[in-house]
Amino acid sequence: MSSSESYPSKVLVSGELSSDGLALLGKSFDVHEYRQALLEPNLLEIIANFDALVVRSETKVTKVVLQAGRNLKVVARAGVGVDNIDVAEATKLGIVVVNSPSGNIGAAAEHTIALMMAMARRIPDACTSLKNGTWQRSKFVGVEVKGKVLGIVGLGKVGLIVARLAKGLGMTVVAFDPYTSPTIAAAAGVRLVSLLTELLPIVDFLTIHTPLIASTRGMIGPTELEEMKPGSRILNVARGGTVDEGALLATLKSGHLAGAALDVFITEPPTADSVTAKLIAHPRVIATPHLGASTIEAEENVSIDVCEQVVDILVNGSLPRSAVNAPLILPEEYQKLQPFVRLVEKMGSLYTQHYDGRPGGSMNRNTFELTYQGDLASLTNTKPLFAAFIKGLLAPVSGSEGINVNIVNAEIVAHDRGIVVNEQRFREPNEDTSYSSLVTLVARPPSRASSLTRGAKNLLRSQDEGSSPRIISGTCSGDRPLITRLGKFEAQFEPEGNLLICEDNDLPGKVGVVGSILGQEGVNINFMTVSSESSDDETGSKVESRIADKDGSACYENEGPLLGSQRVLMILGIDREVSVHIMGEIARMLGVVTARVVKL
Ligand SMILES: NC(=O)c1ccc[n+]([C@@H]2O[C@H](COP(=O)([O-])OP(=O)(O)OC[C@H]3O[C@@H](n4cnc5c(N)ncnc54)[C@H](O)[C@@H]3O)[C@@H](O)[C@H]2O)c1
Ligand SMILES: O=C(O)[C@H](O)COP(=O)(O)O
Repeated sequence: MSSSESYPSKVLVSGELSSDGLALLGKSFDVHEYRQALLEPNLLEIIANFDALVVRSETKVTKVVLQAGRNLKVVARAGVGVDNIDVAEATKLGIVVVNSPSGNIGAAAEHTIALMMAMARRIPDACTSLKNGTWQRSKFVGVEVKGKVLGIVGLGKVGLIVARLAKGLGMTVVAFDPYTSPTIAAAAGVRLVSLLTELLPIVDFLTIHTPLIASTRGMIGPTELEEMKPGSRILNVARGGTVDEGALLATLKSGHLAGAALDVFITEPPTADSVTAKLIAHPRVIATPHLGASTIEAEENVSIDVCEQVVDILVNGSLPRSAVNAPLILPEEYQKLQPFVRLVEKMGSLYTQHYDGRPGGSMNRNTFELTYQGDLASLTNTKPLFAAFIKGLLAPVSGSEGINVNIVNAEIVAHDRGIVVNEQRFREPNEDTSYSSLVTLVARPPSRASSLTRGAKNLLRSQDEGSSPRIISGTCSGDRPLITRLGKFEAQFEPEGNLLICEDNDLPGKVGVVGSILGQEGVNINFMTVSSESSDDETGSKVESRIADKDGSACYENEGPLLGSQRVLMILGIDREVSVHIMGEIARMLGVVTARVVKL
């Protein structure tokens, strides 16, 4: 995910972001800041220029905006709720969505308590009355919260802080949250109920702290409001839409509820004459314009939190700590995985170029088996390896499609292209090698897929009609990826740069001849290895004459093997691509069976 371009990545900030985060961004990026949140048409005009988009809740990051963001790698939400972002579309496009899951939760909880107290003691009305020059004490008699029951719907991060603060005020706290742990609730002194309908008739104050998702939209509707205790009060500092605004207005008008305190609304800001506007105007409603997270401290927290993650992704190429649509991987684990991520990506790319040979080969119909052996098998999350494999596999053939494959969308990309990858782990090191970790890739054409049951070794040994398995093994020496097996050959080479891979009959003098052919075009040889056939090899593959594409993935095959000689794999690291003419000459050499150039 790291940016290899020499010019700075461009970051678009839509909405007010605290200066601390902006300063962080400014050190590495070209930052374009719009303090007034941009609307969709404005976003559509400019989004293609940006690598990252940082938003608060007002900016709607819709499907079309994401699709227009051809260079977007990350959308950062400086806050908790991501209901303003089409996360599913971002995932499909491989765009990481990050948020700040706890930067403003204290502020939101304090705001909830502030609204509850203000509603209980009628502070906004009393304040307005006094400012208007009246001194009315009996008109603003309130109620106490001490000894009252607070009902919390959604006992997550904010809900739990609200619970603790309310306990401190002497309230009894009861909560409904089907997904929370009873242990966590008990530790906070909260009684959990298993049905919302159990909670509604027993609480004096009801407060909502769930995200806005399909199951919570309209969760507090006319029926639920009627089930609430007469004279009770409701608060919403979570999201507009969890409470049915029309039904709430009717319940307040009927006198069933004594009051409502609201920070969030279905439409923000509300349009004139809308139900939202009427609700806000109701005399027993107190309201704030989505200020739950608006404290200096919370704004600093969320700003730094998400801007650091943007830097992590675009500059350091590391995984963000709070991605909404990518797996959570501990930094130590991610560090251990890094060299293998590079290795597996190279293995995927080598596979496509070496075996499929040309764009549109049979690659996208194959089933693959990726086996992690030794130390590597103890890592808990191998998703980065899976993603790297898909990325490498598709890279040589995806130029025109421009697929951006990463940990966010690798599964979707693989699924859409019919690629099946079975991952296996064996903690015991490979008995035939001294490598502490080994990755083995085995692939078979579709008809053979069903026979893939046990590990790579079993597959290697199995023999059946015509199609021998395609195998690549690799390991890491320190941070350096190393290929240790290619097909039937035990190898030892770094999968890096331009490689000329020649399978040939082991005849004397070949290396010198190849060197002088390459020399005619000024191609330098950086290194050379010769590998022999593995002892557990499958032999007898059909050899036919073929000349493929003109590009770097060219494959040249010669007429059949010379009887009596042993096959070897000669790998030359060369400093540039090789012309068709030179490849033809090499392929025509006596004893050469196949010659390919791959670019890794
Ligand atoms: N007003 C503001 O400025 C402001 C500030 C911060 C957070 N928020 C909002 O507050 C909400 C809560 O934030 P959080 O950080 O506590 O989130 P969280 O994910 O930690 O907690 C949400 C809780 O809701 C529960 N939940 C989900 N579906 C439920 C359902 N159908 N019924 C009951 N419980 C359900 C979950 O199990 C979870 O425990 C979010 O919507 C967030 O956007 C608003
Ligand atoms: O979900 C959140 O974090 C809050 O609703 C805050 O939203 P804001 O960034 O627009 O203040």
